[in-house]
Amino acid sequence: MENGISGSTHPVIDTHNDDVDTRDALEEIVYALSDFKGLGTQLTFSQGSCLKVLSRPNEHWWWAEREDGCQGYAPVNHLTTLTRNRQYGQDMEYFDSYSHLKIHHEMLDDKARTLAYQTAIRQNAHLLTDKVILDVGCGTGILSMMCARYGRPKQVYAVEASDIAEYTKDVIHSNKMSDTVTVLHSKVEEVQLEESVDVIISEWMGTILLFEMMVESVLLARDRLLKDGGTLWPSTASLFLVPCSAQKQYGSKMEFWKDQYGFDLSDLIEIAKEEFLQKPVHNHILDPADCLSEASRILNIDMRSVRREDLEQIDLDFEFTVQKSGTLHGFCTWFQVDFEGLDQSIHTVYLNTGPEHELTHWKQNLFLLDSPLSVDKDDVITGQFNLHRNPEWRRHLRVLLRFRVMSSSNNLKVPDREKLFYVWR
Ligand SMILES: N=C(N)NCC[C@H]1O[C@@H](n2cnc3c(N)ncnc32)[C@H](O)[C@@H]1O
Repeated sequence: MENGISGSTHPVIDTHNDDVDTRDALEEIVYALSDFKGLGTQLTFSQGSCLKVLSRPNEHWWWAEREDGCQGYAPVNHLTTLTRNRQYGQDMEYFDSYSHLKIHHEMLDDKARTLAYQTAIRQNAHLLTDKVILDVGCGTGILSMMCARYGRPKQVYAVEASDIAEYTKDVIHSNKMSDTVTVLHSKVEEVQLEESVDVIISEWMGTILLFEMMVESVLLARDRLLKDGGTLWPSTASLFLVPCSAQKQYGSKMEFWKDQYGFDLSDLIEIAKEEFLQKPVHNHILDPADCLSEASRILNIDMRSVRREDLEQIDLDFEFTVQKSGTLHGFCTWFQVDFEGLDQSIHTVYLNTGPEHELTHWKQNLFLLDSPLSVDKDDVITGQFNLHRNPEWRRHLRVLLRFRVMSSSNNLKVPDREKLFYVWR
């Protein structure tokens, strides 16, 4: 575990060949997606800073100039042409989606989710005495109220950027918790607290764990507001992957066109692939019997040490040994988050959204292949599951799935397949 992230990620920044130089006439203003500490001829800059691109020697490094005139090589995967205004506009659209009750009803109604947080809070309640707690994205305030009810914290800051916060203030008041819980209607990035906090609690997980990229806001809060040695709940987050059959889902979207009321509409299958298979099925309920192998934990994020820039591009390897012959229609993902105890004596609480656990509102995510293929017991499926943050739509991800199938006697059965998925842009 090098920097809080493990899976088989590749170094983000490779060495740069200085003598390659294709000067571009076009100078362009770009913005830094995250901090970067440059070495040698590399440029150091902070998140949000504005850089002028002077030339583009290669696809990984551009020669750029900071606003103070300093020049150097900047890593392209840290840059975006997305203007601050457009970032603001995307945020407003995002927070507006949380100002309605429907999504909060769904989250509260998810017993496995909400009780996992309650269990973590209750098991550690005696150690929350006099602590200062920050709830990032408190929504209706449920986690903040649990902290105040079961622990005896000095103060809970319940931060919520959407307009639901105005109603949450009433909820806190009606539950007689205003002396402990303070609702701050603000993005956590902009909140100023008179004190640093002992515990950050947040329910930030999205589809494929990372969609919405709210985790970035939690990490910013960690870096700015959490005391050294403070606690993050969840403490770690993992992503699981498994090759699977999905005959019903694939059939309903693809084979469907072969015979409709006695007519052959299979000419439409190609556009059906474009329309139905470019994005994962986000609400799939995976039958464990459809798994063709043991699932693999392909990503583990340690929330204490992971850096925001580590989450821009996460390249993960996988290898599966097929346990039963069948049709490989695609791959499924789900996640697990862990709540470590505030001291060694307290058991870790787990919330796992996988097919062997109580169903949650996240369900599982099914990445369907355009053309399913047969696999046999003991075949080996190896490949990469690359999660890349969309540089323009900052809460969205792209998943590049690559794999090949080798027979048990190490012969190449299926050469490299590659498919790009959008979550959701
Ligand atoms: N996938 C999830 N769990 N989403 C929950 C997101 C909740 O946190 C709120 N939220 C997300 N990001 C932020 C932020 N940076 N600052 C404050 N609240 C936030 C959002 O309005 C919603 O109520």
